[in-house]
Amino acid sequence: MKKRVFVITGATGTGKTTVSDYLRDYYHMPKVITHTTRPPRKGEMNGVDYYFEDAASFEQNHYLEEVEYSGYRYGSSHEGLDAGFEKNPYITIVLDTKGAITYAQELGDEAVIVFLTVSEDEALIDRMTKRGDDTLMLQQRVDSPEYRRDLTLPKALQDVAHVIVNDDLETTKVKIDALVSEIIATD
Ligand SMILES: Nc1ncnc2c1ncn2[C@@H]1O[C@H](COP(=O)(O)OP(=O)(O)OP(=O)(O)O)[C@@H](O)[C@H]1O
Ligand SMILES: Nc1nc2c(ncn2[C@@H]2O[C@H](COP(=O)(O)O)[C@@H](O)[C@H]2O)c(=O)[nH]1
Repeated sequence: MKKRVFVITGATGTGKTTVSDYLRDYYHMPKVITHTTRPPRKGEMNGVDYYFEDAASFEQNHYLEEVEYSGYRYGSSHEGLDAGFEKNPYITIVLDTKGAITYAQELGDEAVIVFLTVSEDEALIDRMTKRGDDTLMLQQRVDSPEYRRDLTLPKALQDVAHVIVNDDLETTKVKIDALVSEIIATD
């Protein structure tokens, strides 16, 4: 079976983590835990949601790619990918669009890029508020160039990304099921 990493990308609040968790829980795809200098949100756990780092410890890892997003650093390590592939040929990871472009360039069709979007951008603020995001952090994020950038499918991903409008989670799961079946059929 061919190795595949399902890269879930899109703007904050579009449901990337929710979809990645679905792939993990329903299809048993290990989820690659990435590293960040952002402080944990309420309920987030080190080693589960992220490896939470400080400026010095962030430097200790070997990254396939790393980015700055809304004032914090994020990176996905080679070790994290290798650990996932040791468990299963299909794994999943959540990245911003800059990271997704790097994965598409570095891994070719081993990376299955899924770009999530919504019909109305305002729904994203509502979702982040309901998720319990800190008000100041939310405002900082919405004002960031990365947030605005990730609302639109980047040109570099136009020919490779599977675009899913995640307005309704059940409909999204059906589309994800169809995509996984399509990939399995080709491997
Ligand atoms: N289709 C949907 N309809 C309504 N709420 C949704 C839908 N999909 C996900 N959510 C909810 O929206 C919130 C944001 O989802 P999630 O955390 O998965 O987004 P994300 O893209 O990973 O965000 P971030 O990039 O900020 O980590 C969560 O509370 C999640 O339960
Ligand atoms: N390119 C990368 N993007 C990453 C990585 N880990 C997470 N992310 C993305 O960053 C933003 C912000 O995440 P949040 O948890 O603070 O809301 C979001 O788009 C994530 O998908 C990574 O290692 N590389």
